[in-house]
Amino acid sequence: MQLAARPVAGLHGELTVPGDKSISHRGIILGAISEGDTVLHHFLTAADCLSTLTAFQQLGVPIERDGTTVMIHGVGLHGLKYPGKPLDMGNSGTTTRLIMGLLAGQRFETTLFGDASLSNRPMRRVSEPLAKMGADICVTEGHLPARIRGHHLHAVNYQLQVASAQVKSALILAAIQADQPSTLIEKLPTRNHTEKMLNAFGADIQTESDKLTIHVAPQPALKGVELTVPGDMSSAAFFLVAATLVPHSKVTLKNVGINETRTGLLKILKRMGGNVVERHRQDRGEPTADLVVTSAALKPIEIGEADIPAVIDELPLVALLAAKANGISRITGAGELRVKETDRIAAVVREFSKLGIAIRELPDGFMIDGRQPWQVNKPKLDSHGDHRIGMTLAIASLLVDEPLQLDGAESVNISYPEFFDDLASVTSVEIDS
Ligand SMILES: O=C(O)C1=C[C@@H](OP(=O)(O)O)[C@@H](O)[C@H](O)C1
Ligand SMILES: C=C(OP(=O)(O)O)C(=O)O
Repeated sequence: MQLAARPVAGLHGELTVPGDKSISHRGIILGAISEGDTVLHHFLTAADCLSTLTAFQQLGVPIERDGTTVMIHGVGLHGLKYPGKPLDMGNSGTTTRLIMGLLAGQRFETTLFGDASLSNRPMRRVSEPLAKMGADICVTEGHLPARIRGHHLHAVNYQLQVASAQVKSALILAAIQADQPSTLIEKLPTRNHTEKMLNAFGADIQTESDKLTIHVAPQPALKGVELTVPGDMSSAAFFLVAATLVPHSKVTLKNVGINETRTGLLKILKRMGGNVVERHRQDRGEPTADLVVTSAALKPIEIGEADIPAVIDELPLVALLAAKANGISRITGAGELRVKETDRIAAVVREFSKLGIAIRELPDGFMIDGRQPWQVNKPKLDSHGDHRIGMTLAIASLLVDEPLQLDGAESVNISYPEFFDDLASVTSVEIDS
């Protein structure tokens, strides 16, 4: 597709971004294994979350959807049924890994498969720790397809080997089915939606003040809830970065989730000299706020391993910020980017180089000199089939004068189907001079 041209008058307006992807997945999963009904408002109706929704329908859970409102008639922790055929995880790592943890403790056998990208992503990080709890999971050379034979699970005291909320969540969903309380210790704090939401559904998950040690009590019965999914910080991020970088911009993003395990980009923007003001903060359940962003000149930044989990999905955008900062930025400790929907380090370096950005690939990140003027040498960009790469490139196109093409633009459907409409709505506003 043809990408939007540089908006001379900047970006303007107000947007409500779609619901949070992580919370939407978990809402379906926890609703399905609860007793009673769960209602999710502002559910993310993107391909990844629909993979979760469909998988649970196949596991025998009645689920109705009307636009972005979803009603789940929970069947309880022991009410899931043998699905009769392999479950399609689509492109979604979150669906796959969380379901593995849950189905490890059920009474039937399931097979999971996914698309080509998902079938390349590592699954032993989940199957191996689950095996310590007694799970019987057979992965194919470390990848999907996976066969899960439900088994009685025992408690575990386990130190996670990767900073991954997906692995942590898989273990928590297994641990609520175990015979005794379990303790999980993270390397670094990662998004804590599973812990917070499980407690809202009536479970007993305690996180120590170190934010790393998590105690999970076995939980025979959860109770359905009604909740509104906050706007996804990872989707809002595209507009936070676009309005920062395109001069004369001012955009308001309504009701964005600002859970501190997700706000790495806000902290990085602040350190770089960005301008984001939080308004109307709400602290019930998952905290939310309206974010008002205006254009700013940026300083370079150094970020390392400890900064990564809270900004993991926004790192391609951090690279874009760095490409307009007035110096050399270094992003390291981000090796996890190599095992996302695509190798996001290689994809960012390759595509940014087409725009003449001075970027160097590191084993676990990038080095970028934002002082070098961009010079488009190949106007045909490629999402590499990865939604976050595609959307980052669409934002980059707002910063160049030449018309650019994007191959694989449809990948945005994975997490943000309305992305191009929302982008058009803030780039085409007429401003009186
Ligand atoms: O738990 C989740 O909902 C997610 C965790 C992160 O993955 P990892 O846990 O593999 O880092 C993130 O990249 C993904 O988009 C969503
Ligand atoms: C990595 C992502 O998702 P998942 O792991 O669920 O495929 C993402 O949305 O950027």
